[in-house]
Order: sequence, then structure tokens, then C-alpha cells
Amino acid sequence: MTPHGARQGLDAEDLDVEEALALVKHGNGSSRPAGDLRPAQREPEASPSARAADASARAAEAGHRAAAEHHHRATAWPEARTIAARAVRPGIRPTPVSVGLGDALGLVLAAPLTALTDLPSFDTSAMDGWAVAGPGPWHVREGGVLAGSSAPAPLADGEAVRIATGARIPPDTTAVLRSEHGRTDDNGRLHPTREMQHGQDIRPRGQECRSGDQLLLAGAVVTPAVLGLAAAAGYDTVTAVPRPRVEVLVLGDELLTEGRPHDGLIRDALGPMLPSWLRASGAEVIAVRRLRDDAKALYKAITSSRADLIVTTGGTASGPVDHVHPTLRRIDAELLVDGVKVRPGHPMLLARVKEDQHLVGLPGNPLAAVSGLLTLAEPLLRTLAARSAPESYRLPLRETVHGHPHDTRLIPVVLRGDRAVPLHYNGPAMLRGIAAADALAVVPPGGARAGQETEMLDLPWATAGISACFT
Ligand SMILES: Nc1nc2c(c(=O)[nH]1)N[C@H]1C(S)=C(S)[C@@H](COP(=O)(O)OP(=O)(O)OC[C@H]3O[C@@H](n4cnc5c(N)ncnc54)[C@H](O)[C@@H]3O)O[C@H]1N2
Ligand code: MOO
Repeated sequence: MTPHGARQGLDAEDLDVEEALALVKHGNGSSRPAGDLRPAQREPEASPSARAADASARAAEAGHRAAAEHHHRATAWPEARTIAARAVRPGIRPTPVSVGLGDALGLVLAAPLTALTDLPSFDTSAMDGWAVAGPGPWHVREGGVLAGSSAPAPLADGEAVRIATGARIPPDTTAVLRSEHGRTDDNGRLHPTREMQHGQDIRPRGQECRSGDQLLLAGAVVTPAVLGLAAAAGYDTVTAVPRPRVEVLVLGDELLTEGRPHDGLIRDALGPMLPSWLRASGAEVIAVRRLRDDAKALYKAITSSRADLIVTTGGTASGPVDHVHPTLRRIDAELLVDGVKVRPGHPMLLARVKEDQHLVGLPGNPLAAVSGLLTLAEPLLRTLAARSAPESYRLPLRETVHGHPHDTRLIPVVLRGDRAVPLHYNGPAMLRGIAAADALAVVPPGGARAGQETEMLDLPWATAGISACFT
């Protein structure tokens, strides 16, 4: 949909007009844009064809100026992330909700987790064996105490009773003798086969916590272990920050939802990719809608959305059917980020549609869309979901990565030992590199040498494990 023709002859995916001006040298040493159609020396009396060429040259120049101006408006990559993280005003963060344990995985606790009971809630046997009172040998009482059985009768001095791990300790028990450490003589009396300590193998009530103790602070992420702790401490539900609601609008007449590409049509790669990626970033995806390249349809979809965040794909550039900017102007949205100095993905944008609704416009090129997701959508969702930012970390690159002169580059890498190995197939329209990647290397303007410590952006599934992060 977006004509790339004007940029042919350059490394069109990496350079823009400004860089072309800087880098394309002509014979006389002056620098000129690649798309510059002006003849080197114009005749004073121009022919009709020369006039046509002149008009087209002026149009091309205006286009170049617009692109250059746009690039000046573009936000530096680190700043764009900060703006996205702070875009949601504090007063309008989602109200905490009570969530059943079965639905709470991945949410952030909105209130501290305070023990509703002592843990353990009664003196408990830590082993299978006998509860004994006083020093042995012991007379073994009939029957036994199993986990879950009600209050057992007290033991008399010199008495023992069979007990299972997790069962309640009878009153006046002094220790638990493990089954492998006891021997019964011919008279049925129980002897210890090794020395015992007072209180051995008894877990006293409240050993882990007392009722009312704070087990976790508000802000903790509900992991599988937190679900277990909450259940053990008596919770059926937890108070948590709800997942931000996201609606995905996939734009493009050229997109197929099944089969192989044909007749200039291509498969929609973003419709299948974004929902699970957004879920991994803490969102609830309430809808994925595919829209034609139609300004009215986009206007209607945006103005009728109930989502906290609308994510659009495609249509961010300035082609004839790129409707995102005009639609945002029409609805008077506030553009917080309009282009980012990052490759791929520089036409990405962030807008405040309403006080409590934002829109991230992802470029249509698939890796450029990933870049927009990590640069703008992920920090904004993190704030809405009250998740804290992951510790940033750096690793040395195994190979040199050429930089863009002014922009940050995001390059898929695999992590091997203590090094990051840059992957090929990292062009804006390619997913082959990212599909094999563990992380994205943040290559600063100018590039990074082999061995240079470079910031890494983890991919959610690379560290968390696929099922933990997508549920
Ligand atoms: N004159 C200029 N043209 C372009 C510029 C520029 O600066 N000046 N920037 C280029 C860059 S960089 C990008 S990225 C794209 C962004 O374009 P849009 O956001 O408007 O996206 P589209 O034009 O709709 O699509 C671009 C490309 O991606 C394909 N696409 C779109 N959606 C999907 C999808 N869901 N799954 C797979 N592929 C998709 C689409 O067919 C195009 O090939 O603009 C450049 N142009
Ligand atoms: O193809 Mo564009 O920057 O690469 O996003």
C-alpha cells in the first residue's frame, strides 16, 4: 500500500531522505537525495516534458521535506518508551477487582497478601511414623492418626501412636519417631534405633506465619507459586489489578486470513501474532478486527471501541490509503509520540484518544510492528497492569552490528552463554529472525562493535516459559 518506489536505489529500508542527503554523493561532491529528479543544469527554456519533470521534481521535494520534518518530530527511542510508560494519567488507572485464584495468574496484587490463618494451622507431623510421649520404649496405642482426621486424644507418658505426615499431633506428644527409626520388640513395645531430639519432626503451628502476617506486598505478580501460597493461607480470591482491555484493528485490503499468498495478496501475519503477544504483556484482548483500508470503517471502529488501548496495524505512513493519521486528526486525538527514531518501526505512534483510552499505531511491516509493540504498547500496558519494569541488562554482542546514523536499531538475537548472537533476516518485513530469537539487542545510533555490552529486551516467552506467560 505504501509506495516504496521513491526510495529505490538506496538501502530503502534503512535510510530516509535525511540520510540520503548525507550519504548519497554525486560526482561533483555535493549530496543530493536519491529521489531528486532535477536535471543537473536546467535549460532556461524548458520543454513540456522538462516542465512535467520539474513539477514532479517539486512534488518529490515536497515529499522529502515532509519526510524530513516528520523525522525531526520523531522521538528518540528511550524517550518514546518513557512517554509510553507515563502516558496513562495516575487518576485513571483501572480499579482493583476481586479475582478467583483460577483467573489470577499473571495479575498484580492490588493489596498485600495477609495470612488469613496460622501456617501450619495446627501442630503437624512432618513424617510418617509414631507420635511419642517421653523417652522410649513406648507402648503403642491401637489405631492411628491420619492427615485430615479430627483432634486426636492426648498421649500418656510412655505412649505412642501411629501417625501420618500432615496429621495433627496429639496433645502432650514430645516428638515424632520416623517409621524407619523405630523397632517393635516381641512384647509389642516400640524402641528408637537412634537418638531423638525433643520436638523432632513436629512442625509447630505458626512456624511459617501467624494469622495477619504480611506474606507479599501489593505489586507482587501472581505467579503459580503465589497462587499456591494464597490458597494455603486461606484465600479463594485475591484483590488484583485487572488486565487492561485491548482491541486490535488489523488494517489492509491486501491481507488473507488463510491459504497461500496469491495475486499480490499476502497472509496477515499480525492478526495471529499480536493477541498472544499482548496477553503475554498483561493484556486481555477483547477483540481482533480486520478492517478494509477505509477511513470511515477505521473512524467507526475507533470511536465505538470500549478498550483501554486500541492497537492498529498498518496505515501509519503517508500512502494513499494510510488512514491512521487523518482519523486521529478527525477525532481530535492528542499525539503523544508521532514517529520514533528506531529501525525498524519508525512510523509508529501513540495517541491519547480519550482521557482513559490510548491508541498505539503499529507500522504494517511485521518486524516494525514488533518494534512498536515493545517500544510503545508494552510500557503502556505495564503501567495499566501496575507491573514493574524488568531489570534492564546488557550482554556483549558476538558480532559487530552496523548502526543507523541517527536511530536506534532493534536486532533479534539468540543468547548463547554470556553473548548475544545477532540473527540475520532482521529486515522490517521479516519475521524469520525474531521467530528464532531470545531477545532484541538495542543497538545505539552508530552501531555496536563485537564484544560491546548492549542492552537486551527479553521476549516474554524466552524467560517465562510459554504456558506461564500466555495464560
Ligand atoms: N514514503 C515513505 N514510505 C514509507 C516510509 C517512509 O518513511 N516514507 N516508511 C516505510 C516504513 S519504515 C514502514 S514500516 C511502512 C509503514 O507503513 P504502514 O504502517 O502505513 O503500513 P502499510 O503500508 O499498511 O504496510 C506496510 C507493509 O506491511 C505489510 N503489512 C501490513 N499489514 C500486514 C499484516 N497484518 N501482516 C503482514 N504484512 C502486513 C503491507 O502489505 C506492506 O508491505 O511504510 C514504509 N513506507
Ligand atoms: O519498515 Mo519500517 O521502519 O522499518 O518500520
